[in-house]
Amino acid sequence: MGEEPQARIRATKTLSNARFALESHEIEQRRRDGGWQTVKREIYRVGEGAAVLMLDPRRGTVVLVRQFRAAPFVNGDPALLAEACAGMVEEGDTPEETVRKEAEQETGFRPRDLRHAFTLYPSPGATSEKLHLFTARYDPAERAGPGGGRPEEGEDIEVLELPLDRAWAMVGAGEIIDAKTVLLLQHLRLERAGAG
Ligand SMILES: Nc1nc2c(ncn2[C@@H]2O[C@H](COP(=O)(O)OP(=O)(O)O[C@H]3O[C@H](CO)[C@@H](O)[C@H](O)[C@@H]3O)[C@@H](O)[C@H]2O)c(=O)[nH]1
Ligand SMILES: [Mg+2]
Repeated sequence: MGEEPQARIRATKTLSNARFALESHEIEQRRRDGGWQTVKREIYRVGEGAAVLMLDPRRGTVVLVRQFRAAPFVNGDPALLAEACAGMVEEGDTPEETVRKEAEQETGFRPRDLRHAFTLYPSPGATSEKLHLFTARYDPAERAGPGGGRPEEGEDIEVLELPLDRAWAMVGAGEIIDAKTVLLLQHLRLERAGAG
């Protein structure tokens, strides 16, 4: 690891502040050769998110949620994405609390044996988002509700339960294209193979 860079913010402008703030920063930054440069960077300040991939160790199944995602849609890609259950970390909540709430709202299943896997920047060049990723166990006999999300917020979420191996095959086939989901599936596979 190199040293932390020397840098400072010279100016910040809020370009848009609808759902989250889109900021433009002028940053003075020392290059590795010792020279200084000023760069302009636009950052979408979306806060933090948390996701959980739940496994039933007895049957080897995982729970995914499928919902319409606008970003792949406007890119012209398939827009019904199968993903690990996720939500934004609301103010005052911990990432653990977020995944417990989201799991129940979106899937009806209650995560047990919640384990933190990693905290990552999924797209550090474009957004400030930090994602906290967890694995958990679930028991299909203990389902608290049907899931589906909050219709009053426009959520319309289908719950999928499928074998971990089948989900991994969907990654290879390009049918699962969400990064956090691929990482968590891989993590569970390694764990089950005894490497985790
Ligand atoms: N009004 C409005 N509502 C929005 C907008 N974007 C999303 N919403 C609504 O805001 C809610 C967000 O639901 P969450 O479950 O909290 O988040 P998420 O959309 O599943 O996103 C999660 O995964 C993303 C990445 O896969 C993460 O980027 C995000 O941080 C979070 O973890 C949903 O009801 C959605 O319809 C918007 O631009 N405007
Ligand atoms: Mg969600």
